Amino acid sequence: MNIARPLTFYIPQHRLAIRTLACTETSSFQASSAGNRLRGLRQHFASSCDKMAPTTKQYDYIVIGGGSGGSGAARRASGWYGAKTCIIENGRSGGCCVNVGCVPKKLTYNMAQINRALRNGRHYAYDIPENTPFDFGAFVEKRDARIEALNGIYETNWANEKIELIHGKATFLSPHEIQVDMKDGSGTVTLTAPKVLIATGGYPLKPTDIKGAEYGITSDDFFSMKKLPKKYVLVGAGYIAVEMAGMLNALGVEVHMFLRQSRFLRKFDPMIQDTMTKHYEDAGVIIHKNHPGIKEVVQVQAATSESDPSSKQLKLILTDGSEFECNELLWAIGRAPEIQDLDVKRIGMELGKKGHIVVDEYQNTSIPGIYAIGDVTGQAELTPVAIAAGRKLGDRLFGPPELKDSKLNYDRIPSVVFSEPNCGATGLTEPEAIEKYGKDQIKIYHTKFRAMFYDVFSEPERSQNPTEYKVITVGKEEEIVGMHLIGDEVAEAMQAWGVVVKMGAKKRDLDSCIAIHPTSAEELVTFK
Ligand SMILES: Cc1cc2nc3c(=O)[nH]c(=O)nc-3n(C[C@H](O)[C@H](O)[C@H](O)COP(=O)(O)OP(=O)(O)OC[C@H]3O[C@@H](n4cnc5c(N)ncnc54)[C@H](O)[C@@H]3O)c2cc1C
Ligand SMILES: NC(=O)c1ccc[n+]([C@@H]2O[C@H](COP(=O)([O-])OP(=O)(O)OC[C@H]3O[C@@H](n4cnc5c(N)ncnc54)[C@H](O)[C@@H]3O)[C@@H](O)[C@H]2O)c1
Repeated sequence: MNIARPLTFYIPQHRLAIRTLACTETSSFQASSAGNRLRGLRQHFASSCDKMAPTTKQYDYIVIGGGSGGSGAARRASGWYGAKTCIIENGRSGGCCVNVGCVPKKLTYNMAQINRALRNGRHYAYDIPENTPFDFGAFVEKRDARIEALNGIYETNWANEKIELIHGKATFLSPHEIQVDMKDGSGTVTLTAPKVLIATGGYPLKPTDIKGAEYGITSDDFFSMKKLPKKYVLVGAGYIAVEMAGMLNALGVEVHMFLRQSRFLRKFDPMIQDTMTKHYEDAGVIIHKNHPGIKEVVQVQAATSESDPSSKQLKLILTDGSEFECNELLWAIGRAPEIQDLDVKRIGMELGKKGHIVVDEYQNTSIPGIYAIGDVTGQAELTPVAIAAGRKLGDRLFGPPELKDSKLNYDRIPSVVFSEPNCGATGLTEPEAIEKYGKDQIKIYHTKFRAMFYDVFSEPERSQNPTEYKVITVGKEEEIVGMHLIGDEVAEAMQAWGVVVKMGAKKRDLDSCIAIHPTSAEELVTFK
C-alpha cells in the first residue's frame, strides 16, 4: 500500500470543532440567509480547508482496536493511571467477542440448549410435542439488540474513563505516527504517541485454493442468519466448527462435519477428541472422517438474502470426483491476524510465519514503544487472555514502580468448548505431559460414567451422554499439571478447577476436600 505522507501540525481540540464545521457542506448552512459576510466566511474556510494538511493529535497511549484486548488495555491506562489515551476502532465497539464471537455464540448456544432440554423433558415424563416450534428470527432480533446495548456500554465506559474513541482505520506512517482514515468520510487525522498498542485481532479464513470458496460463509456471517437452512456443512475441526455443529444439531438442522482426520478438537487431550467425536455421531451429527477435501464449490441457487440461507443451494465437488449438495457451507478453518490495513511492514515490524505480530513475554514487538496483545499475536486466542494481557501491559507502562515488571503468565490457561456436552481443559494434555516429564513421571486419574441426570432416560440416549474426567499428575508429590473434563455444566465448573490447577494443587488436595453429593464433579475428589 502506498500512502502519501501528509504534513502534520497540532490543532487544539476546540479549533478542531470549528474546522470540522467549516469543512462540512450542510444544507442548513447553504440555506442560511446570513448574507455576503457569512458566504464569504464559508468560502474562506472552505478554501483554507482544501489547503489544510491533516490534523495531528498527541496522546500518551494510542490503542489500535477497540475489542477485548484494546478495551482492557486502554481502561487500565486511562481509568487507573490517567494516561491520555485514545482507541482507534474501525468497526463496532467491543470487537470480535461482543459482535461476532463469544456473546452471540453463547446466546445462540443457550437457545439451542432450550431445544435440547425440551427433548430431554420427555424422559422426565413431560408431554412435550416432538418439534416444539421456535422463531429463530425473533431470537436473532433479541440477540442483536443485546449486542447493540453492549456496544453502547463499551463506549460509555470508555467515555467515563476519559478514553477518546476515534472511529476509523489506522495505518502506520512511522512507528509513532498513525494515520486514521475517518469512518465518517471526513478525511484523515494523524495521531502520535510515545506508546502504541496493536490490538487489532483477527479475521476468519476462507481457503484461497478452492474454486468458488467465496460461496461458503465464515463465523462472522453465521451471525447474520435469521432463518435456519436444512442441510449444513462445516469444514474444520476446532472450537468454532464443534460449537456451531452442536448448536445447529440441537436446533434440528442436518449437520455434516468434514474432517481431514478421524477426530475433532485435535489440540485437546485424546480423551476429549475420542469421546466428543463419538458423542457427536451418537447425537446425530454426520461426521465425514478422513474427508478427501473440496475441489470446487458451485452455487446452484443464491440465498434470497444474507439473513436467509434456507433457499441457497450449493454443490460441492470433492477431490475424489464425488459431489455433495447442501444449503450452507461454513469454513471454520482458523483465523488470521488483522494487520493488512496497519501496514506494519512499512515500519519493519517482525512477523511470524502465519503473519502474527511477534512479541516477547512483555508484549513488546520488535519496535521499541510498540506493543501487541490478543489474537493479532496468535497467543491463546481467548477474550480473557487479551483483556488480562492488556491490563498487565497498562500496569507495566503506566503503573507504580512495583508493577514495572508486570506481564501475563500464559501457563495453565483454562478454556472450554461450548459443545454438547461441554468440554474443558487446563494445563497439559497427556501427550504433552509425557513429552515434558517422561512417561514414568506422570500418573493419570481417569473416570468415565453416566451422570445421574440420564438415569431415567430410555435407551439409546441413556448410554449416549458421557461424562468423563482426566487428571494428570507429575512426580511423587503428584502435582496436577493437566485437567480435562467432559460433561454437562463443565463450562461453569471449569473456572474453579482452573484456579485449583493454577495454584499448583496436588492430588492429595483433591482428596482432602469433602465431596458434594450428588453431583458429577464429586468424582474429582473421590479418585482412588
Ligand atoms: C465465533 C467465535 C466464538 C468465540 N468464542 C469465544 C469464547 O466463548 N470465549 C473466548 O474466550 N473467546 C472466544 N472467541 C475468541 C475471542 O473472541 C477473541 O480471542 C477475542 O475477541 C480477541 O480479542 P482482541 O482484542 O485480540 O481482538 P478483537 O476483539 O477482534 O478486536 C480487534 C478490533 O480491532 C479493530 N481493528 C482491526 N484493524 C483495525 C485498524 N486497522 N484500525 C482500527 N481498528 C481496527 C477491529 O474492528 C476489532 O474491533 C471466539 C471467537 C469467535 C470467532
Ligand atoms: N469457547 C471458546 O473459548 C472459543 C470458541 C470459538 C473460538 N475460540 C478461539 O478462536 C480461535 C479460532 O477458532 P477456529 O475454530 O477457527 O480455529 P481452530 O484453530 O481452533 O481450528 C481450526 C481447525 O480447522 C482445521 N483446518 C485448518 N485448515 C483446514 C482445511 N484447509 N480444511 C479443513 N480443515 C482445516 C484445523 O485442523 C483445525 O482443527 C480458536 O483457536 C479459539 O482460540 C474460542
